[in-house]
Amino acid sequence: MNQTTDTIAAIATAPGTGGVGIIRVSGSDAFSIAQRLARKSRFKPRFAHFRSFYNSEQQLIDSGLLLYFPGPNSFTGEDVVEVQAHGGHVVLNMLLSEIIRLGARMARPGEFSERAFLNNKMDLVQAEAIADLIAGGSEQAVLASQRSLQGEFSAEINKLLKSLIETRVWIESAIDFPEEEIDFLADCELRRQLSMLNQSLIAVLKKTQSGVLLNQGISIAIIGAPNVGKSSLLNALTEEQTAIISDIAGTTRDVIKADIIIHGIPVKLVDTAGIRESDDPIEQQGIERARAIQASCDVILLVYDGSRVIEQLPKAKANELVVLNKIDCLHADNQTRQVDVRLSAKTGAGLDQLKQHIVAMVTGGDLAEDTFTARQRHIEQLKLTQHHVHLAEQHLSHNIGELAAEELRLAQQALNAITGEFTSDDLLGEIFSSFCIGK
Ligand SMILES: Nc1nc2c(c(=O)[nH]1)N(C=O)[C@@H](CNc1ccc(C(=O)N[C@@H](CCC(=O)O)C(=O)O)cc1)CN2
Ligand SMILES: Nc1nc2c(ncn2[C@@H]2O[C@H](COP(=O)(O)OP(=O)(O)OP(=O)(O)O)[C@@H](O)[C@H]2O)c(=O)[nH]1
Ligand SMILES: [Mg+2]
Repeated sequence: MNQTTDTIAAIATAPGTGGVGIIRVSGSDAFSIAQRLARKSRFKPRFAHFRSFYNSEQQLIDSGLLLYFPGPNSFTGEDVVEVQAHGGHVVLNMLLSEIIRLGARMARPGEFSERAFLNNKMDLVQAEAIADLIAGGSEQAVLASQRSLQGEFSAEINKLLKSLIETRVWIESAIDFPEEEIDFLADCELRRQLSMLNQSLIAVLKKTQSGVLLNQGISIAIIGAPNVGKSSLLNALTEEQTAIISDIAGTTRDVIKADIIIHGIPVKLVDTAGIRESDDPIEQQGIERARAIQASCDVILLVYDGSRVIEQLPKAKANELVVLNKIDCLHADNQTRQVDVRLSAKTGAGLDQLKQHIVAMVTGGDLAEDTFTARQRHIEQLKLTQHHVHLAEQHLSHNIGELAAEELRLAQQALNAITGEFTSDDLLGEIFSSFCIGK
């Protein structure tokens, strides 16, 4: 039996206890396993059969529903059987053991989706979107993953591929019939096509970047001196009393993390110990941690206490925002301070502006309504495509058609790797192994 025709089985529902749990079986023996497990010779396709399931010692394990999806019209494209039983993990594992005894083997994580991909039920982008849909950290992220799953992102890639292939055909024929059109390669039309391709690549890359943002979310660190109101800001943003706040400097020592959603972007918010010179070894450790967090987060909020005289404000780096807190009791000195955001963690004034600033910073504008989700892997392939198209343009401007054609071939290969037209087993292994069991 080779890897793609043996029969796999897994519990598809989340580990733990639930009302109902589902076991999925896929492969050429799925039907005969169902016959023996449910003691029935015929199953109406895609129909819920209420049956009793016994183990090898003729003990009743459970009664439940059995569904048979004959290939190729199934999720994986192979014969699929689903056993829907009571959702206790022992019950489900007893049923799974019986199914394994009857000839299936345990599925690897993502193996059902991998088979769906290998049987052309979906492309790689769509298979990845299933995992992203399940992991989706906000409603917007879920809706965006669903758009990728429905093929919207793939359609964008396929449009790029179509115009790339048209350009390749043009160049290849110019090379093959040089005597007919001497200046074919120097043709404006070809230049125009390549420059349009470049524009489309830039547009798709931009959408893909916001897709990755929605998918992966961002981390935001709250950094500043003691007592400036960092923990109060965390509490205001989470709308909960997440962290202890007090007017004693050095209240927060550990790193405190909270998950929030800003304009649909899943955010990991990190509150840190106030940074100052300290002799207290515990506080020192907290400050060290704060510095490490500052170095690793995507966005840094540098918080200042607006109710006091501030010696000097820093020059914010590209991923930093200078936040002036306590504007409800602003010191006269700070009236004209140049900062990115003014707010009061106490009254909530300015919090919306802070959120807008953060979103603008990470998206370079705002998230589009109709975003799809994407992955870093897709961005890398799109950039690689851009690189090869750029080299093709250069070769063309020196009238070296063969080299331009070769670069466009490589560009096409880079695009194809996104939807999985050409992929290595290593890449597939890497992608699918990060899926849940039973997916
Ligand atoms: N019980 C159960 N619920 C589930 C799943 C499942 O496998 N089992 N799914 C698992 O991910 C999702 C639904 N995805 C599915 C996708 C395709 C097919 C399927 O049978 N496709 C056939 C026929 C399509 C049709 O009749 O229109 C095909 O593509 O040929 C089934 C489930 C979510 N809910
Ligand atoms: N008036 C006013 N007081 C605030 C505001 N934000 C925080 N405070 C007060 O400032 C004091 C310090 O707040 P914290 O949130 O504990 O400050 P912190 O920066 O986390 O301090 P450490 O954990 O010690 O580094 C508390 O007494 C808060 O009530 C604000 O917007 N306005
Ligand atoms: Mg604090």
